[in-house]
Amino acid sequence: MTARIIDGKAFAAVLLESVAEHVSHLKQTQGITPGLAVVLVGEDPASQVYVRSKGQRTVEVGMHSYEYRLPADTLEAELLALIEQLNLDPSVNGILVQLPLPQHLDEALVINAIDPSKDVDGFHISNAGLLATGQRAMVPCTPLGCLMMLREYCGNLAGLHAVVIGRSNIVGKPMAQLLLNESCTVTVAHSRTRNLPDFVNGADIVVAAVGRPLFVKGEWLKTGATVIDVGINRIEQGDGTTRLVGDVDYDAAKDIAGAITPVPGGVGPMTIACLLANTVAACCRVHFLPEPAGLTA
Ligand SMILES: NC(=O)C1=CN([C@@H]2O[C@H](COP(=O)(O)OP(=O)(O)OC[C@H]3O[C@@H](n4cnc5c(N)ncnc54)[C@H](OP(=O)(O)O)[C@@H]3O)[C@@H](O)[C@H]2O)C=CC1
Ligand SMILES: Nc1nc(=O)c2c([nH]1)NC[C@@H]1CN(c3ccc(C(=O)N[C@@H](CCC(=O)O)C(=O)O)cc3)C=[N+]21
Repeated sequence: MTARIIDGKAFAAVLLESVAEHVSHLKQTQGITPGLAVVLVGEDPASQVYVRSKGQRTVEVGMHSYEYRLPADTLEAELLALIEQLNLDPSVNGILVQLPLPQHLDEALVINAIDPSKDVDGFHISNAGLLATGQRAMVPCTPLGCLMMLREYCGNLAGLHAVVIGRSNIVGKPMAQLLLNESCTVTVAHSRTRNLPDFVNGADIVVAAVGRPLFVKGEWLKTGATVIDVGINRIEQGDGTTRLVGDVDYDAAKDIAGAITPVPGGVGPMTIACLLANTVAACCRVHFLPEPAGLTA
């Protein structure tokens, strides 16, 4: 069996096109241009790449992009003051604080300082609570992108057994909540899980969000399973260059899975598209305009 490749890049392009249409409609009918503020503290090179590509996409769909690059030794009070300023700024509809933050900053405190209606990452405790109780929430972009691709490839997800590997607040946990809301039977695995291959072998859907290159082996998978690889790992190659690989051993998995996301070109591009979709949705809500259908969960 050769798996269907779930082309996240193509999927994201369709979603971005739809976001761009909504942005243009908002401009023409309301004179409003949605704005996204991205805050980066410190010099982490990987984070800088993401922040740059987010900024580019934001401008491409016609939205305003505001970037704040703060030094690694920024005081918590300074960061909180910036967030407060962005909370109060009506031209800013979405606020993203790039994670991880430097050690001396309290991540939960900082995230929870964001106005929940501008929390386009969906990390604020009130959005997490809404999602956990099955209410309308701002949904974290990575799991949201994964869900959109799963719906497209699996159709109705009800009754399927999903194994989510990873329990972080930004990927694993919200992914599990979303799948539960779709009536999947959900297993959440983590570093203390025993017999992980046995769980994976029973799964119709596997979402790998571990942060370990090529961690999930092909032979663990059930034939025909749908595999979503969230991992982004940069590994050294023999010749001194680096390349991006996921958390799944793609070459082995593609012969067993029914469908699989590649890395790069899978979950990553969808994450950015969902971020911009969330920003348009946030903009519509704050102006009491009907929310664009099909753009978010
Ligand atoms: N494509 C995208 O848009 C995004 C990609 N990512 C990528 O996804 C991956 C995961 O990110 P994130 O959730 O933030 O990572 P975290 O490091 O926060 O979480 C990793 C999770 O994997 C679990 N884990 C670690 N080792 C094992 C193991 N041996 N067996 C089973 N579970 C294990 C951990 O368990 P425990 O809780 O017990 O420690 C933890 O729950 C990373 O590669 C990251 O770069 C992240 C965000 C967005
Ligand atoms: N507050 C916050 N929100 C985030 O959403 C967030 C974050 N912090 N911190 C870091 C992680 C990581 N993340 C990625 C987004 C897109 C790609 C992406 O587009 N990747 C491309 C490849 C990019 C490349 O070549 O390096 C791809 O997979 O095809 C990757 C990773 C968002 N994150």
